[in-house]
Formats: sequence, C-alpha cells, structure tokens
Amino acid sequence: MTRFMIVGGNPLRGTLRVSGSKNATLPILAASLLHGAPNIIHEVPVLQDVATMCHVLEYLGARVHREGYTIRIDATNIQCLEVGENLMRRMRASNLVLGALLGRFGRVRISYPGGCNIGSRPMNLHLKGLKALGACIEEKFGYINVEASQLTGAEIHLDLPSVGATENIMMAAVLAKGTTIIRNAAREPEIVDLQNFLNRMGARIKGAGTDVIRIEGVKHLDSAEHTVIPDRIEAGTHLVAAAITGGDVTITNVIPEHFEPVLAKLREMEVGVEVGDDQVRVYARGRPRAVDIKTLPYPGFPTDMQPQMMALLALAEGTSVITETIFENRYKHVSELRRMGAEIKVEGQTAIVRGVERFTGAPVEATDLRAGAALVLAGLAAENGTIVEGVEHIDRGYERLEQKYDALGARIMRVHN
Ligand SMILES: CC(=O)N[C@H]1[C@@H](OP(=O)(O)OP(=O)(O)OC[C@H]2O[C@@H](n3ccc(=O)[nH]c3=O)[C@H](O)[C@@H]2O)O[C@H](CO)[C@@H](O)[C@@H]1O
Ligand SMILES: C=C(OP(=O)(O)O)C(=O)O
Repeated sequence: MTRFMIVGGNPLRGTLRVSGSKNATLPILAASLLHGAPNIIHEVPVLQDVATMCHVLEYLGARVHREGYTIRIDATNIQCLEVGENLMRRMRASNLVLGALLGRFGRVRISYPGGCNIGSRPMNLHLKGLKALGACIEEKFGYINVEASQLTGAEIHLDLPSVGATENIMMAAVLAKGTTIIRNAAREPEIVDLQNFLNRMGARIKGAGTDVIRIEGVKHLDSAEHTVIPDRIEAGTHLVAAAITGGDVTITNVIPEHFEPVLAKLREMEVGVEVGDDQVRVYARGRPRAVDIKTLPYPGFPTDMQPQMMALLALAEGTSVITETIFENRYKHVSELRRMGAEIKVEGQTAIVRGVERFTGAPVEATDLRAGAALVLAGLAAENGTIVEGVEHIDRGYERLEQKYDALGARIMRVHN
C-alpha cells in the first residue's frame, strides 16, 4: 500500500510540463498490433496504465522496448490471441486489443475488462460495431470471443458516442474490405490522434474529430513514427491545483483548445487565466465563484475533470450544481471530500456543492484515478495534514504527481508501508 502525506496551505508557483496523453497512448499502443513491423511512439508517459498495456502486448508476443519517453513496438511474432482475466482486470483500456487483433488475425478472445469503478461500463457498443463488420461474437464464462473470416466495411450508428467503441471499430475497420462509416462517433482529441497514427501506418481514415468517421479498408499497413498529444486531463488537473492553492502556475506542452471547457469554467469562476499557443498560466484572484457544471462527451466538459473541479467548487463562494451525465457512479470522492469539511449533497446524477471557506486535513481514500487526483488537490489546499490512501489508482494516470507538485512548492510525500 502506498499513501501520500500532504501538508496543505502552500500556494503552488512555477512552471510544469504536461506529459503525453494516457488516453491517446493506450489505443495507439494497441493499434501497433495491426501489423508486423516496428512502430516508434514518442512522448509516451511513464504511468501504470501504459505499463499494463505494454505487459498485454508482450504477453501476446510483441517486443516492447522503452527508452525514456519513446517506445518501440515490434508485433511481428504474435503468438497468442487471448488475454485472460489477470491482465484484463487491471484496466478498462485493455479492451482495445479487440479491434486490432480482430482486424489483423480475424479472431481474438478476451476476458471482460476491469478499470476505474465509476459505472457499469458495458461493451455492447464495441461488440455491436464489430458484429456489423461481420464478426461472430460469443460471450461465455466471463470471456468475449470474436471471430470473422472476412471483415467487411459497414455503416455503424453508435447509440452513444463511446470513445472506446469508436477506437475499437476504427482499428477493426482499417484492414476490412470496403468502406466503414461510423456515425455518432466520439469526437475526443484522442480519436484524432489515433486516426493520425493509423494514417501514418497507411490506413485511410477521414473525419475523426467530427461525429462521422469514414474508413476505407486497405490491404497493408507499415511502420510508423508518431508523437502522442499532450494530456488534456493532466493539464486541467494542474490548473485546478494552481487555483485551489491560491497559486500561480504555468503549464507548458499543451494544446489549450483541447481543454477549453475547463478554461471557460475557470474564467467563469473568476480565476486568472492567460492562454498562449502551447502554454497556459492560471493564477488565483481571491476565492473562486460558484459555477454549474454538466459533464458531456467532447467538446463538452470532461467527466475526467469532474472530481477535481468539485474539489475546487467545494471551496468557492456560493453554491454550485454539478451534473454527471457520463458515468452513473462517479461521485465516490464526495464522501471523502466531506471528511475534509466539504458540504456536498448528492441526488441521483446531481451534486449540490455549497462552498466552504476551508478544508481540514483528514485521512481519505482514493477509490479511482480522478477521485484520487481530487483528494490530492483538496489536501494541497487543506489546513494541516491529509493522508491519501490508494495512491495506486493515482499512479495509473499521473506520472509521479507528488514530484511535480513538490517542485512547485507543495509539501507532499510518498510513503510505502
Ligand atoms: C482509456 C480511455 O480513453 N478512457 C476514457 C474513455 O473511457 P471509455 O472509452 O471506457 O468510455 P466510453 O466513452 O466508452 O463511455 C461513455 C459512456 O458510454 C457507456 N458505454 C460505453 C461503451 C459501450 O459499449 N456501452 C456503453 O453503454 C459507458 O458505460 C459510459 O456511460 O472515455 C471516458 C469518457 O470520456 C473517459 O472517462 C475515460 O477516461
Ligand atoms: C476513467 C479513466 O480511465 P479508464 O477509462 O482507463 O478507466 C480516466 O482516465 O479517468
């Protein structure tokens, strides 16, 4: 077990470089299974989820070599087309091998994926999409078995703009016969990054970033070199860290339009925001104002920033209403924030947050990745000491968060026991 010990009350000040995006890296690594030639990926963050995806790829027979922030993957000798419970349970995104292995080999068997416990997170849209491409699907004994003698392009209308389903269908469709059109596709920047990577390998995809993606099947793919986009959720987390501690932080290596909804809310809260081409400065201007937030698929406010923003709003002047529309169980941080003095009432998908003047440090537990980030932010702002348990959840998606904040003047220590 690992915990963070935080002594709050120190404004964060300075400059922080944002790492490559976790949620862009994971599908790109999975997509490397689509052909037997080496790919080189730059700006790969050093995170637990990335390590898990690399384990999955190695387990299947790929050779993965990391040097700093660059990974070289050679999937020439894939020996196995099945991923068992042990690896699949570690993270939700392991399901992304489905589309790539099906696309290349015509069959794959995976155990149901695990991941952040923030909702039921079914796989029905992924499977409906693969079925439309001609795959036969069998779900039995906790496993999903998918087979196709020939994948054929099809028109697929997603009931919801699911990020993972869009990515899996894109990967399965690149080597299919004919053209696939995905309607009501997810529009997240990570989908655009996957399109760019696949096209560098020789795929013919257009439309990512809009809700219609068109994939013309090709016969061969080849080696590609790609640099992953910066992590917009990590960026947003640091901006809230600056605001919640009354600090002044500039984040670099960012694409500000990717987190415009977060910037818009910070401005509405009357937090100081200065946006450059690839950097953003956020500085506190007194206590922030309450605002209402509703999470939505991109370009709406990201659900992955809801817990962090809730921590900030819990200290704002006035009452805020947060509506979580993406995941039905993403309020687990509420009871922990309450232990620190927050006044939050949850009614269904809505949280009513009455701002208090200060948090008091307490022992709290991270139940998932972004809930954990929110508790760290609350701890940085709290009077006296906070202990955050469950740091393994935070390590899934943030690269040594305590070192980044320590360098900006926070008092935060990682403790193993
Ligand atoms: C690795 C990665 O990129 N993770 C992100 C991805 O997760 P992930 O790809 O799992 O999220 P989805 O976009 O698929 O999920 C959105 C909603 O659709 C539902 N759904 C999804 C698939 C399906 O087959 N059936 C179904 O009903 C889910 O339960 C959820 O309510 O997008 C989420 C929504 O922005 C983010 O919070 C995650 O950080
Ligand atoms: C929910 C997240 O990740 P995952 O989809 O991998 O569980 C996240 O990054 O906040």
